[in-house]
Amino acid sequence: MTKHAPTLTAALADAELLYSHAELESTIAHLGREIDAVLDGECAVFLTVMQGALIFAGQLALAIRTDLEFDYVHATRYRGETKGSELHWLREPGVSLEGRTVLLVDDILDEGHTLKAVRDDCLSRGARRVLVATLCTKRHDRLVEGIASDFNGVELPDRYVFGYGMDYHEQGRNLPAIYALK
Ligand SMILES: O=P(O)(O)OC[C@H]1O[C@H](OP(=O)(O)OP(=O)(O)O)[C@H](O)[C@@H]1O
Ligand code: HPA
Repeated sequence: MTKHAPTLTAALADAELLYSHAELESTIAHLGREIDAVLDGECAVFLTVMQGALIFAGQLALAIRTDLEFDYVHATRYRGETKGSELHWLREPGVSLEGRTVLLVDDILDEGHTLKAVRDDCLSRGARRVLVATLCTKRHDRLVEGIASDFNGVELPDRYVFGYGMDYHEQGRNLPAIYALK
């Protein structure tokens, strides 16, 4: 939790439940079937963007029947705040992406800076194609050009959200639902 951050209890008391655990589980199961159809038997590199994607990635991987090779990157631009800034790379991919299909997995497509940078990095490492899977996408007109999710679970209003991997000042990542600040 960042210094002087408001508490999770206070945030929850003034938050709206957007998607329940049950809704998200069934959404993720459906995403798994869509991804299987597109992979068509090809073993992709399942590249999780830590840390927010941790919970979604675990559930999504179990919903995909096609064999996968796991790897992860750690890139962050919010760093416990509710507004993003410059992207910091804390871990680059560990396996070779040359000629591979990469399934890039993240919790949220918000302004798109993070996924665009990670996707471009995968392509510069020789990935044959990069498919993007997100649990949620925020609706607003600030999305950077040239990035979109190929497999998205749910849509969000233009408000700060937390839970299901996403943090409120580094709190609340393990809440089993998605909440929005009012
Ligand atoms: O579309 P954008 O506006 O770039 O925002 C999306 C990114 O922001 C969050 O990461 P964050 O930087 O908060 O790091 P975290 O995953 O450790 O929470 C989230 O996990 C995405 O990776
Ligand atoms: O609304 C958000 N909540 C949590 N993490 C985020 N990263 C980008 N946008 C958000």
